[in-house]
Amino acid sequence: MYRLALLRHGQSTWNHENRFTGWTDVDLTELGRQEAETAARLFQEEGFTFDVCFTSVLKRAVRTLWIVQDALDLLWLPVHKTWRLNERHYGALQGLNKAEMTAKYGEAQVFEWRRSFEVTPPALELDDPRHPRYDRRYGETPTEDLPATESLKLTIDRVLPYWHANLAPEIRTGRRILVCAHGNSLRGLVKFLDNISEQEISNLNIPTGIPLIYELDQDLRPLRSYYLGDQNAVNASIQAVADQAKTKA
Ligand SMILES: O=C(O)[C@@H](CO)OP(=O)(O)O
Repeated sequence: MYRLALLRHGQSTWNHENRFTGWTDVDLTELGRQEAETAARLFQEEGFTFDVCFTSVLKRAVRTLWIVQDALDLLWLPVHKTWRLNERHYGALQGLNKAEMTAKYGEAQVFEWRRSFEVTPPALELDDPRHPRYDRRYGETPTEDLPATESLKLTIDRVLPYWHANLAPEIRTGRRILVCAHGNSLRGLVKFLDNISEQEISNLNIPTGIPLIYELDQDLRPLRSYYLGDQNAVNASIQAVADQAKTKA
């Protein structure tokens, strides 16, 4: 049996401000840092340790990983960073407030942008300074691979090649891996691992800063998965993500 640990970054400044974030490189809030500390404590209490780590190239995930590594005295571990684990690119919605968008366009439209499988939000223009082709960290990536918007489907299309080429082979060596990533890149991975339908995945939300553990068989099929920590707190945190687009009553 293999164990795989997944961790969504702690609360970011734009989670706190309730803005669509995507590839915008915002940092953790103080609460986000505390969530990462708590995640590390849960790993420790449950006897988890790691041999290799993976993360995106966005600082909210990188810093969450640092905090966990530091707390576990594992700063020496190899870390692989890849844009393929980045958050889903939210196109021209990036920076906009989710509740304000609901007030303006209605719940159904915002739900479709956030949680439908195939719908892509309006794209960034190619000459928009926020387009990833202007960002040096993506300089090695062919421009045609860099998104200006993504649906969950398109996110999965760039996460899964990384799973097959990098994550799965590493797990098969028996090394214990920690993947620190984002709400939607992890939803994509969970959809694949648990074979969740395109309809059902729209009801699945991943909370910030809570370790999600997969036990996998020899063929990397899930035997079971569970969040560490208090399950009421986990459920409340999942509900809070689902409710982000609600307009204030
Ligand atoms: O804004 C985003 O990038 C993501 C994660 O915070 O949001 P959502 O949960 O709406 O997909």
